[in-house]
Amino acid sequence: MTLLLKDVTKRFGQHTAVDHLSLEIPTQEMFGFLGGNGAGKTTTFRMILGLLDVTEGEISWNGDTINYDKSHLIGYLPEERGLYPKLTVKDQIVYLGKLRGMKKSEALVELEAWLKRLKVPEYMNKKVEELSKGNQQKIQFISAVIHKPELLILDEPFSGLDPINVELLKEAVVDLKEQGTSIVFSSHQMDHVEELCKHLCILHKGNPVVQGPLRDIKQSFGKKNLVIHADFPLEFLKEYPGVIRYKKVMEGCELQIENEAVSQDIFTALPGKGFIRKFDLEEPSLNDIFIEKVGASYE
Ligand SMILES: Nc1ncnc2c1ncn2[C@@H]1O[C@H](COP(=O)(O)OP(=O)(O)OP(=O)(O)O)[C@@H](O)[C@H]1O
Repeated sequence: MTLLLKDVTKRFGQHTAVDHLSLEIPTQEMFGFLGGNGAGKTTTFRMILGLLDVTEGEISWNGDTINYDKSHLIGYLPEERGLYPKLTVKDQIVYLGKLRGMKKSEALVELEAWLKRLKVPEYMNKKVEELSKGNQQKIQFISAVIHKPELLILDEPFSGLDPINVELLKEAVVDLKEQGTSIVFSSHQMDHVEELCKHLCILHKGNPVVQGPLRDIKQSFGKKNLVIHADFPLEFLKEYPGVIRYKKVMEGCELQIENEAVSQDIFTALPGKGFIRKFDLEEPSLNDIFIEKVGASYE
């Protein structure tokens, strides 16, 4: 079951929001869809869901085009949460479940299990307007997964949640993936994507600027991070050949270096200066990669 986007373009009048985007989203995986504000993520999601027509290109799920008949196969957590404030959790989730082909009894069993799992069983008969924003989001998440979709699209699923609820939701999402759901999610929090996704795409002005397995993306970036903790001044490394960025931290410094070889040079330059507690070569973070690929053109 693959989600395939082939040369997809969306124009709003003169403005191109998504520009010849091709993606193959692997099955039963979690795929990270990243990009700055206005990059085109939500527009892409809406096209995948059939809520917006593509201007050019094709989108298919499992070899078939996606349309309203397939809505029971897809779950969507939109960026703008949209529950009915005056309805109870039970009434609206059961209603939404029925719209996607579930029996009332079936939807109720699922809802009960999800409320328990997300540690809010007492909300079954509460009106949505009585819940906090974060708890409303959990209910909205349940509305996206109640019918056990094959494909789940989550637009910023963790925004506005406290750390405990982020973990709860992450675990739920990982379990869904393990049960065979294909998941695409967007986030501005790179650490979440790093933790959850094997594959990702960074979109910039509607174009994919980085795409592929996270491990390959990190390796091909070339630059590395070097963390040094020492009891002597390290400021001389600011000007050291191959050092791109120097950041002072409490116990030493964190450097961005051009490549691995620079760490060898630095390693040979340190002995005799004092005690070194830590000398650690690290992969670049996704944050570093995002800032470099997208950040420069923000100014
Ligand atoms: N209905 C619309 N009419 C006109 N322009 C639109 C419409 N929807 C989106 N756009 C434009 O398309 C571009 C992409 O918007 P989109 O909402 O897809 O970005 P995004 O990546 O989801 O951003 P964010 O992270 O801020 O949510 C933006 O420039 C936006 O102004």
